[in-house]
Amino acid sequence: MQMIKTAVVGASGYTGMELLRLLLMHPNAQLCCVTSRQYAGESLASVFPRFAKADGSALTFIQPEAKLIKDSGAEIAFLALPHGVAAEYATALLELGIKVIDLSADFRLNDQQVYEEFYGTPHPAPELLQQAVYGMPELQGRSEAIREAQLVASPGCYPTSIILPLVPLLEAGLIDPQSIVTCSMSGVSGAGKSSNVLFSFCEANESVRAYSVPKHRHLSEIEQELGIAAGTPVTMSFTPHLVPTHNGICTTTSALLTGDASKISEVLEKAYADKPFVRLLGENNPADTKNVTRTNFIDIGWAVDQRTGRVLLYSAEDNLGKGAASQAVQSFNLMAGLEEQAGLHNL
Ligand SMILES: NC(=O)C1=CN([C@@H]2O[C@H](COP(=O)(O)OP(=O)(O)OC[C@H]3O[C@@H](n4cnc5c(N)ncnc54)[C@H](OP(=O)(O)O)[C@@H]3O)[C@@H](O)[C@H]2O)C=CC1
Ligand SMILES: CC(=O)N[C@@H](CCC(=O)OP(=O)(O)O)C(=O)O
Repeated sequence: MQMIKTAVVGASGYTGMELLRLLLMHPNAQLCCVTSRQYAGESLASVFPRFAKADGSALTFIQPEAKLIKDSGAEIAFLALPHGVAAEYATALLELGIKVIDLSADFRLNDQQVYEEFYGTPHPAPELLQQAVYGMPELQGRSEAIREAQLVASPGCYPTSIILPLVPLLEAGLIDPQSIVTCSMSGVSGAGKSSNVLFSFCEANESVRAYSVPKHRHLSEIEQELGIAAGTPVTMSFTPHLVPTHNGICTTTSALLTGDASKISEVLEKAYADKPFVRLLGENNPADTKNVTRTNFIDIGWAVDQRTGRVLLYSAEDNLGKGAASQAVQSFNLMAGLEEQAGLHNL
């Protein structure tokens, strides 16, 4: 059986741990390197007792150094690092001939100026922006590009939940691209293993609030991908909320209908009929986060509001799954020439 040697850089965080879980179970992945500054020298099983009896649980965390990662034999590295940090590792690893799947935002934008506007810092490796592929395999032509890529920029969690329901309708000209309003709710793990007090139990539990409004940094990649689908620049409204759950993103998007509302089902079904990780729930069916937890599925439902002439799009995904780690493994499968669903069959 074909086995691909993989590294997880930043393996002690939330997306890192989810990557470990998926790669330890993956039939074609051999986890050969895990990095963490704080746990270097400790075994996977001692840091994460849930992996205690897994094959590979004796693997030891090492310092995140490109040379050590290369020495482990890794062919493909997942970067589960903060943005800004990830770009430095991507540059070094690519130079050493290791393919990179970056879960951070460092390579998601085509335009350096947009990155600098939304992230407030100079881009650490602008020369790599054009070669990176935005790793959302369900988009037109994207899985072919991912197969050939040396560097995949895995999408953000909110963007995945917003882009996938909208793209087919924009491509079909069924909605007004300038009328999009979206509201999302994310579980607290979306913020990473942060020590920020706002994400501590007493602050987040039993409470819900909007944050990072009106210009959350994910707007940049959402508008980029929607603009490609619409064939015209898109400006939209996005309000994220923090909700007291561990995992999960629930999004409701609305847009003014400009085409035939009866075509919505047909257009979505045509776009996603052969896409294994998109589940269409049908009309008047909101999506529910509990059905997608720890999976690579995104569930999408829709409704037509006759009073306002708007379509409502409902979506649910796991922010650590389709919103991060499992979507990255989906790209890994394509880059490695494996079946797209390999290691991702869990329900
Ligand atoms: N959480 C989510 O739902 C999603 C997150 N993402 C993105 O994925 C990336 C990882 O997120 P997440 O797992 O939540 O983050 P965490 O904060 O949970 O983990 C970050 C990891 O990076 C390591 N790290 C931090 N700083 C450095 C550094 N300077 N050098 C080397 N290693 C470092 C930490 O390890 P140690 O300190 O042990 O070295 C840790 O393993 C981020 O870019 C995030 O935006 C994308 C989609 C969804
Ligand atoms: C709940 C919560 O705080 N969520 C995070 C999502 C971050 C994320 O994963 O985004 P990048 O991968 O683009 O950094 C936020 O809103 O910043």
